[in-house]
Amino acid sequence: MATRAGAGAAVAGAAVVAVLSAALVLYGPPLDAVLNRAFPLHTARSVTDMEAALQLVRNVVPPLAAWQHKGQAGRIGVVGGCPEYTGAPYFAAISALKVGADLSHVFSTQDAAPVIKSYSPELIVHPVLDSPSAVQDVEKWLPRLHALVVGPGLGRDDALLENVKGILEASKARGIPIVIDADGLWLVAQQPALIQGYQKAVLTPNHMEFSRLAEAVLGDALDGRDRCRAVLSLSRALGNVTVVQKGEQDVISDGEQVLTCSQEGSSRRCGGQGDLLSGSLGILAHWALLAGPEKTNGSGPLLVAAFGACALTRQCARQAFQKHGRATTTTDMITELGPAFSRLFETSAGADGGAAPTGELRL
Ligand SMILES: NC(=O)C1=CN([C@@H]2O[C@H](COP(=O)(O)OP(=O)(O)OC[C@H]3O[C@@H](n4cnc5c(N)ncnc54)[C@H](OP(=O)(O)O)[C@@H]3O)[C@@H](O)[C@H]2O)[C@@H](O)CC1
Ligand SMILES: Nc1ncnc2c1ncn2[C@@H]1O[C@H](COP(=O)(O)OP(=O)(O)OP(=O)(O)O)[C@@H](O)[C@H]1O
Ligand SMILES: [Mg+2]
Repeated sequence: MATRAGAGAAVAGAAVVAVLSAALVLYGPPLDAVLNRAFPLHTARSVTDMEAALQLVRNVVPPLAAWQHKGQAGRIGVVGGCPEYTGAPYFAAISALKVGADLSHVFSTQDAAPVIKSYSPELIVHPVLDSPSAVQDVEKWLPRLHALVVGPGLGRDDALLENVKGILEASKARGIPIVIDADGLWLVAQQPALIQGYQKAVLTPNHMEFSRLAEAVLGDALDGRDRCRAVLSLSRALGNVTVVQKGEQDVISDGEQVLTCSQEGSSRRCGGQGDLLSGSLGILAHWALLAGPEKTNGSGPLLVAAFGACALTRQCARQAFQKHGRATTTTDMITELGPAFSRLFETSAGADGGAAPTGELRL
């Protein structure tokens, strides 16, 4: 597989990936067989594989065209923001805008709303999340939203989480793509049935959040296990919900394929980088689903969107760190979203200096 993909063109490599993946689904071999027999796990994949994955992301990015009206490039909603955490929903919502969404809404608690508004005039902020009519208040916006990002800065207040449960149910009923992060993952770990089998959901756990989810769903935190196996297992157990395990490398699976992203990032671990990722993924998920599987060469659109968000976040981290070093914060990374996006997805990779993106593509 590595040899064939490495020898072929980028798109041909992706096609091989898709075909093998389809075969695996058809015959439904056990997880170990998928990872060991077909794809030796510790074989580094070629840059061609990484480039193939980036090319699939490029394929789903809509062109900027004069005929488009406001809203067509995407309207995203972020559900989060409570008195303790106002930065996280801001980071997620502004990232969605800067990746290319036309409108970005935040549904937060009443107290948090004016604070979030004060960070940016570009966000539309609804102070509804702790209202008794929260579900209806958000539901009336759902027909106008293309994707939801649930969890950044949500907190763990029971009444708030109950409202979010209602919002998740209403969004699922409408078939809206949902990225679940941070405290949204806390809620899913309490009630995995909320998201079980909903294949338009993407979960973006960090190390701790992944352990909690695995414990809740599989009865085993899977700590110290091979990460590709662990992420594939969790995705399958959730009924092919896409899972992105963030870390030194990001591991992504939709239960059929496993991608790893090791795009160079930075060693700064300041808070908020995951929020940037989940907001970016909100808009990329919409674009990928809109583009459809023919544009992603048979790979799952959400798998491709997640790979794009991971590569983008890490590229932002790298560029920001080059300028600010140890002082780098998530705000500096957000400033890099435009240039990083251009570099990865709008120009040929590696054309403007710096190393070509590196990473691995695995099934
Ligand atoms: N500016 C803002 O408003 C921001 C707000 N945010 C918001 O905060 C809320 C809570 O989110 P969260 O991520 O802090 O919660 P949670 O999952 O309990 O993790 C905390 C615990 O996990 C551990 N830990 C974490 N990573 C680990 C690793 N790689 N490897 C090992 N351990 C690891 C770590 O353990 P420790 O190091 O303390 O022992 C820590 O105790 C949520 O709403 C989020 O959106 C953030 O988005 C940031 C910006
Ligand atoms: N050890 C690491 N080396 C390089 N990049 C990393 C490392 N750990 C995480 N990242 C990157 O940082 C980004 C955020 O991941 P992280 O695990 O910090 O999320 P998080 O804890 O949810 O962040 P947040 O503070 O927003 O809640 C991801 O793009 C991930 O690839
Ligand atoms: Mg987080």
